Amino acid sequence: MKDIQDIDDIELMVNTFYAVVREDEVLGPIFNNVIKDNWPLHLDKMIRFWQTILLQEYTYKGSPFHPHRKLPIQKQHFDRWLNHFNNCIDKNFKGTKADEAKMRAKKMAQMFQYKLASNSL
Ligand code: HEM
Repeated sequence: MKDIQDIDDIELMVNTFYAVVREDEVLGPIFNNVIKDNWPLHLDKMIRFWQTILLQEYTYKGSPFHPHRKLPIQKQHFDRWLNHFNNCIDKNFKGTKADEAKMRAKKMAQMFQYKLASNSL
């Protein structure tokens, strides 16, 4: 199994993950409620987000936390999100970038939960 190396790998990672998340009985409705039929736009944004983090190709500009501040999400949702994310990585990739992706996702999930709890923007 290979590591995450280029934009094709990022696309595979993001598309695989959100295909699972969209079908998840708990997380799916939360995403679909906001995104509705704008999935292509969301996927494109998430591909650029991970391209920026993992490949240092700076195609994402934005505020990652902002759209989450009013979502009905708590620890159990983030745990579920991370579980799917880690599974998708482990099924497709192995290596330092794959490890970094899992570590960064975990850190972001912790940061989002902290911000949600402290009610800050
Ligand atoms: C239960 C967990 C989560 C849920 C339900 C969730 C849901 C969402 C939703 C509904 C959007 C808005 C999409 C739109 O406006 O089109 C969004 C955007 C986004 N999410 Fe999440 N998310 C979760 C966790 C995470 C985590 C852990 C990360 C980071 C690794 C993340 C990164 C992002 C980014 C970067 C955006 C785009 C922000 C922008 O507009 O620039 N999300 N998410």
